[in-house]
Amino acid sequence: MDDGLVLNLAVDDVAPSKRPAGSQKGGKWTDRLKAKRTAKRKASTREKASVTNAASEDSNPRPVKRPRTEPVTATTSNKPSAPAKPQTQVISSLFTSNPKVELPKETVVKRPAAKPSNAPVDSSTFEGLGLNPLIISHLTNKMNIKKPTAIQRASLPPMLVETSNEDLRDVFIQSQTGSGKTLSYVLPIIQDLLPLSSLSYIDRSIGTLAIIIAPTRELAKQIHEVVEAILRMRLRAENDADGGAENSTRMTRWLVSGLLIGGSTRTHEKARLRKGCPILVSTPGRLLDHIQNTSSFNVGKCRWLVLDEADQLMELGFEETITGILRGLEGRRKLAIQAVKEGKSLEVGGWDWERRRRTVLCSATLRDSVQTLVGTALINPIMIKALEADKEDIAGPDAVTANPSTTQSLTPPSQLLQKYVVVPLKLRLVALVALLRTLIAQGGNGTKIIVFLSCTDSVDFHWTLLGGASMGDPEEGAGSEEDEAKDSESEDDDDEEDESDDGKSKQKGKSKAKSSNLDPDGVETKCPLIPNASIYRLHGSLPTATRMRALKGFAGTKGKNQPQSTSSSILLCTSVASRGLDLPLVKAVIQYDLPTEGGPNEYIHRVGRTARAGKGGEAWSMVAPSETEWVKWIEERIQGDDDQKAKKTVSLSGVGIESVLQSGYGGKGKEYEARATEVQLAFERWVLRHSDHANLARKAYLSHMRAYATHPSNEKHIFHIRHLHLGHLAKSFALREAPTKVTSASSKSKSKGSNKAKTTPNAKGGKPSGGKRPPRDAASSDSDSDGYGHDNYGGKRDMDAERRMKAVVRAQGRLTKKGGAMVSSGISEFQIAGTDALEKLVALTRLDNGYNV
Ligand SMILES: Nc1ncnc2c1ncn2[C@@H]1O[C@H](COP(=O)(O)OP(=O)(O)OP(=O)(O)O)[C@@H](O)[C@H]1O
Repeated sequence: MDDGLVLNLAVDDVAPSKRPAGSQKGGKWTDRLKAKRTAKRKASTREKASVTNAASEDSNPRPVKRPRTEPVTATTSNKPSAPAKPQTQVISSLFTSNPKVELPKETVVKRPAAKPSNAPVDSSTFEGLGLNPLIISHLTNKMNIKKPTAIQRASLPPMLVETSNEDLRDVFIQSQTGSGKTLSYVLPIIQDLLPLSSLSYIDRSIGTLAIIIAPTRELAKQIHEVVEAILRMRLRAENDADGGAENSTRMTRWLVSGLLIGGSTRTHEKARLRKGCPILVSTPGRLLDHIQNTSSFNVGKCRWLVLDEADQLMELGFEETITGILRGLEGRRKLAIQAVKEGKSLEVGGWDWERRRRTVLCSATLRDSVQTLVGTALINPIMIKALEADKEDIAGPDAVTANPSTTQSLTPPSQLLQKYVVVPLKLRLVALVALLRTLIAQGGNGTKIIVFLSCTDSVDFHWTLLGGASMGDPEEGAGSEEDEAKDSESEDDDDEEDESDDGKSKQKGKSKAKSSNLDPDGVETKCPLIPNASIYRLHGSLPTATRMRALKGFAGTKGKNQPQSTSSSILLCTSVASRGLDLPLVKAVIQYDLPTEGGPNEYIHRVGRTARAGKGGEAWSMVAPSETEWVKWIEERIQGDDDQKAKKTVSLSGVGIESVLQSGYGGKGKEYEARATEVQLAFERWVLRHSDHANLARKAYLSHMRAYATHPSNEKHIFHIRHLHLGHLAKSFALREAPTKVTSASSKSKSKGSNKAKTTPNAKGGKPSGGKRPPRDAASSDSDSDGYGHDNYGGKRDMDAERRMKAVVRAQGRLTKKGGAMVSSGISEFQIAGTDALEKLVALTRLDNGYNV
């Protein structure tokens, strides 16, 4: 990006001036002398800093902490009327004391393979695969889908063919992200159900004949929309005498698709199920509940069960739920058959009760956990893969175990451009802004970018920060530390009133929220630093309706009658958005935080939100200096089969941090440094401006640390808190305090208010009740707080995180016995001594990695 993209800030104030410092002309002689002295002082500070910088550029993975040499900044100023003093700001601080980052040898980004691997296959047609001509016509004319993709070409023939029970095989579909897996199971289901239209009694009261389960609400809704799009066909029976005249039977009239994802009341859902939903798309918890508790849920005739993102369903601890669903379906079927036999059923005759249910598992990645599912859920399974359009028989559940390579062949789409940039911790925030600016400037109107962060708190913080911070805010507006203290005192007062007088305090809370610009239910914001783009947020702690609104806004489909938005959009999200989401034309995916859970699989799914169905896209990974080994590590794991591994066909291209900043902030030479510094200062000022902002930043920082600590043990050599410079990391959360100050600040507020733990994960073990509520935390009442709010994330994934956290807690326990002080380095740095606190830490980790993700 060149200077054409001008920062909305008075960079000249801080950019290096052409005139030598201190050579002020004109004005009073006292002013000139003052300027001269200031320049001299600044020069000596820079000198010291550069010496320290050189000293820190050693091989130590943990950067040496620089003695504080900065001039006094406005944080300590207690003169609100003093003008902003950019000269006294720590302009160089972002670019000093960073660990030496080796620039990638190759600056030329490797072009990916010219031939997209997940695009429709030219040499194939739907006609040759046995698909109903009416469906083909609908796909071609109404959905612009003309040729099958490789996975569709491979899966449709075996799934469309009518067979006897003995020959009926369950199916295990694996292919790359964005390769069209949804249609590979939706089309066979619809084609299978269509002939039922000829039954005289058929209507939607037949009950549920096909169930599709997805791990997240967003994905379930998306699949439901695909099913609906196909059912919009005005299919008429082929053998109608008048060849499709108006009075002929419309074959899809009774075929209705239903969606169960929480967000509406149970009574409402029951009513819908009573009416009948021949095709049902659901998240697992919700489905199991209705199978167990809704007597009018007519599911005894279910013929299809699809588990989309099967490996994630197992990873998220839905294993028991899925087993419950399978048992429940079997039980319901037996009861229905029994009732028919005994003549107790009102069911009409003629139903083929002999035909068994067919189960389909589907994912871009397969993990060992799926073996359990293969063993319990699939009968005589066939594995269908796309890459070579080959089919591979699975002799039985053990076959997957016996051949681990079948579970490992994961590759991103060949046309995806994969890049990484090593970013010193201090520069993370400004580097993110720079990258977003560049990508949006390159992509033009309508550019869509997804940014993955480690946890919900971090998403909330960055979303609020980007929407709130603005350039040119006077420093004094940020508030001094004294103001801050006053602020938190008055906040404490508010909280006391909260408990005594609900109505009044709510009012107060509201006006405070207004003054601090926090919007708990907002999804869209704008950032003056990233012009022409709306920024959305998405994570599992937001109410369902809010989540859906965010996705709609990001995708640019705001309302039926509203025109498609042309402005660019950015989605800040957790891993909740990594699976299955098919958002149109995402230009780039940025992994601001590398995945803490799921390793290479999660990487593949995240980057797979772009470069879909043959389209281009780029994936950026922001890597800390201590994490550079990750690049080789991930490359080795995403090579696909052995042949590809040998050739090393997949690689990530390194881009230098300077070039990212230069292209994002423009300017000549190193001018970008001054501009980036101004941007950083604007963020820091925003954090200082209000205690709510500071709380949000601290909370995000601590939650991020907790999330970071949950990297599994086999990744600890790359991702270990001990390797991080916590002060530098704090800066990336726009915090000026060192982490000790962060924690002691939060512990101070804790001991003071005793019950103020909700906004800031506490230090000394107070109970997390009372206090001000952040814009949505783990405990916030989701609109789905009917027991399903956390339908999508919980269970086993929690347990993994919990297991790892417990190990950490044990270590901390030993430390506590030794005196309970917080240590200055090592894994315990994110912890605070005290048994209560440790227990809470585990609980909070569960929230972060479970339903709070
Ligand atoms: N034959 C086709 N021709 C053109 N586009 C297609 C075809 N089949 C599917 N698509 C489009 O490709 C996109 C990706 O499809 P889909 O979401 O089913 O991919 P997927 O394999 O399930 O991806 P993921 O693994 O990420 O869930 C969708 O926008 C879909 O409409």
